[in-house]
Amino acid sequence: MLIRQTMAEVGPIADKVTSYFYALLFVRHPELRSLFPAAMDTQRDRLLKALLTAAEHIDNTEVLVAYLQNLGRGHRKYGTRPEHYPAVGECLIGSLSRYASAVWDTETEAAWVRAYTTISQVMIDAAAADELRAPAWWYAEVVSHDLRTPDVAVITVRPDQPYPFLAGQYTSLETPWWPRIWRHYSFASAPRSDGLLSFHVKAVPAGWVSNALVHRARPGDIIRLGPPAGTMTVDHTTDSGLLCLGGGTGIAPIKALVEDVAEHGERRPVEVFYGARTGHDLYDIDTMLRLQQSHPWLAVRPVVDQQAHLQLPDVVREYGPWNEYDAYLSGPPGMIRSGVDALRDIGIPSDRIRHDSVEELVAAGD
Ligand SMILES: NC(=O)C1=CN([C@@H]2O[C@H](COP(=O)(O)OP(=O)(O)OC[C@H]3O[C@@H](n4cnc5c(N)ncnc54)[C@H](O)[C@@H]3O)[C@@H](O)[C@H]2O)C=CC1
Repeated sequence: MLIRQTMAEVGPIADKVTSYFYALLFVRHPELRSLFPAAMDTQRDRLLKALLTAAEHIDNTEVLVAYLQNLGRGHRKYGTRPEHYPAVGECLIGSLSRYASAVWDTETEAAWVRAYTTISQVMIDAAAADELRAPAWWYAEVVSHDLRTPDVAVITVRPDQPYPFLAGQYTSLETPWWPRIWRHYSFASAPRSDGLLSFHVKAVPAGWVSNALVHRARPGDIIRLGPPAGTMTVDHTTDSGLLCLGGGTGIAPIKALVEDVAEHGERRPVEVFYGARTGHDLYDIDTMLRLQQSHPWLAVRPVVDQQAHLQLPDVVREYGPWNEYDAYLSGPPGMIRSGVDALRDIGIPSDRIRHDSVEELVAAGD
């Protein structure tokens, strides 16, 4: 309650709270500056977003713990050490007490100290457990770079050590040109026997990482990868059909899911709706149609905005019925939001609709 009150007070002035927090942190602990990117603009709102997410789930222990464990494991690649947590906590509380002055008192401070201690302990423990079984990051060499449209590239890399993951998951990726700036990308294939990983990258305006990957990366370049994450994976304990919506480069994890179903030798119906702005933007349609030819249980339906005058989720309504299907959505945040609404409307229960967190996608920015 006290935590929620504080978050409600600082929500509208989040920018100030975060700037002051980082100023405190770097003045009091200059040795921590090198863990953060040179340009802090994209970093700024990440911390507060993470805190808001934690505060939002404070009553749902299971979701909160899973989220924090993932966050703790993900922090290993930044070089975060257990002793850094108290330093961060102190500056966080310093900043909150200044900007949430209307609600701040000794009781609120005690509640924050308790909450932050619990949060950081879950993260520290998860990182320590992960240290026993996985590297903090992987180096990966670009082995092919295929420019499919003027701004979309399919990039394949070879990790320096085995990289275990599940089809439908994503990773974080750092290029040599923008040190310590990490972006999320979904794996575009199910795990392969040669260990190679592929990503579909679209260069977006002002997207430093995406532009570097599309326009600068060449075979031989070395990137870094964080651990795999995400829960948009196939449930192999059922044989219900899969209804998949992939918008733009959002087709990447959908392709991985199709390969996963194929490898499990299952003959469950898989219906893929592949949305793009124009015919040219359907850069992976050949691959998807080839998959359709080899798998009788797979149907691929391209949806081009300009031709359909309807967006992806609206088209899905015209097919069906979908009540025997699990739904998977991947694409821009707007598509995921309206897609979830459309699918609920059609009668698919929320627990059968899977997608990556829209907050993560927005935070991914470019
Ligand atoms: N795991 C995931 O969810 C993944 C998400 N992405 C995200 O997908 C996006 C891909 O960008 P682009 O290729 O430029 O896609 P885009 O902006 O060209 O959109 C692709 C298609 O999605 C549909 N769409 C877009 N906005 C919509 C809205 N508000 N409501 C309904 N339908 C909508 C339309 O059919 C559109 O043609 C990026 O934001 C990227 O971060 C990419 C890969 C994986």
